[in-house]
Amino acid sequence: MKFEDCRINSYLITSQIGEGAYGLVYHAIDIHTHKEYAIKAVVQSSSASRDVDVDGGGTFEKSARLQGRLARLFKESNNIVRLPSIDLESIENMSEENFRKLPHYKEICLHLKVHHHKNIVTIYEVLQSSICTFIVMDYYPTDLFTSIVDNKHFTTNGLLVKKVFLQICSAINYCHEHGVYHCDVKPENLLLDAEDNVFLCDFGLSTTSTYIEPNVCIGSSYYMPPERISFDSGKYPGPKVRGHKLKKNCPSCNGDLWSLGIILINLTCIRNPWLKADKKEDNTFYYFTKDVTVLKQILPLSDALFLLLSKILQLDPKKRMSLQRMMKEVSSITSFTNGGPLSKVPPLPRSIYEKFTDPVDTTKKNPSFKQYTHTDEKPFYSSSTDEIDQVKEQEQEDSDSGSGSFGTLDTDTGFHSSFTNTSCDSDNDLTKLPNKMSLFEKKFNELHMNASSLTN
Ligand SMILES: Nc1ncnc2c1ncn2[C@@H]1O[C@H](COP(=O)(O)OP(=O)(O)OP(=O)(O)O)[C@@H](O)[C@H]1O
Repeated sequence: MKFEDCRINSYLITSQIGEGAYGLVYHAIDIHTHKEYAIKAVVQSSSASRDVDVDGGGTFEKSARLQGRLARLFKESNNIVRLPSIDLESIENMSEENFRKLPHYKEICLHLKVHHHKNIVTIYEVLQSSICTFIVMDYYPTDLFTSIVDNKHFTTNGLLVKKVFLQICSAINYCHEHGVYHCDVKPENLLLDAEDNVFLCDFGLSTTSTYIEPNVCIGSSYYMPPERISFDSGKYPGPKVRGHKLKKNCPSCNGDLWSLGIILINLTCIRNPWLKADKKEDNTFYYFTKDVTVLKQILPLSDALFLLLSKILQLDPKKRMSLQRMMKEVSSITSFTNGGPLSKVPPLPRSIYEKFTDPVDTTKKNPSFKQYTHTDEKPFYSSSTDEIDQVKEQEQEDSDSGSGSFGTLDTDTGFHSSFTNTSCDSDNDLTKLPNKMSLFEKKFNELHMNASSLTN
């Protein structure tokens, strides 16, 4: 359905760019500034909580219903809908009690708590209509899924893999520091600008609960940690094994760490290791739980990346490598794959590592957190080529001075040792959300690229 010449305040809708379980995303242009925006229309669910499928129906049906309602709204107002803008601070300060009445505001509230980070999509305005809420955000032309699978953008450039992965980690780390756990980290929810900077979006499944409910499937199956699917309660005996104690073994933040491990595989191997981290339903995952070296048989991993992944993809959520450690290890790794262009990658100099992981855009003259006035211009980003050139220059300087690359840069800060030592040679209430399958699944099934054939 097209909304030609339809406007919401000064935003002219040009096309639909996304469709999900709870909303539709449109591309729009501000008729005054000509700046591009993405506008997500989130369905207003009036009762209970967002996880309860109040209206029933599948994603397609819901989207069609929302589109129909929007079409009526535009028709009734001669194509120009004028809507009030909701004060962002008041949304950010909403309580659980508020969310019970307005569940769809939770996504916006949690997103607002962290959108100051340079790698998280900025929200500019929230507009309220009688049928849905519109979130006005920065627009980005592509997503990480398209970039990895369709454009094969990362197959030859290890530094780009590092840059993108570290930016994602930095965004997730910032969320965790602010008590927000994304719970749906996947390539479709990571957008890219023209300079290969990443932007995290879609906080629809995020939570502030420190522990997730085990054995509750939410998110995309490829990226879902095993404890979401079938947590081995036998390993955690005790009288309250099905209750509080079991839950306490599943920190929400560690679920995101698992998803990051799968994304690292996507970036380096253009594959997914399994369809679902479920021993009963997925043979590859079953074999992985028996013998972690299966990863090396099904994916072209270097020894270093295998070792790193085996520390991230720990079945026991509490044993997973910390995000900080993961970032440092990826920064210092010198090989992603056992052959091809990613078999040799330079370690990052500290300055570049800091640039990638800084929450603030340090390429600006006066770095500060992003500002959110309506007229803001797009921030300036240095191109990835600049960064890559800097790494090459640094490597040249290091070899000229006869020093080992990264470790020699900052011996006095302690940063040095943590980097070089880790170089690896060798009350979440979203319980009833549908188990959303990633686009990856569709695509990989089409291309017969998934690794499950190993076990057939
Ligand atoms: N700011 C943006 N710029 C460009 N495209 C966007 C933006 N936000 C979302 N999209 C596109 O719209 C799609 C759906 O958006 P989003 O994931 O926020 O909606 P959703 O209803 O929660 O989807 P899902 O149910 O798949 O998680 C994204 O995968 C992306 O392709």
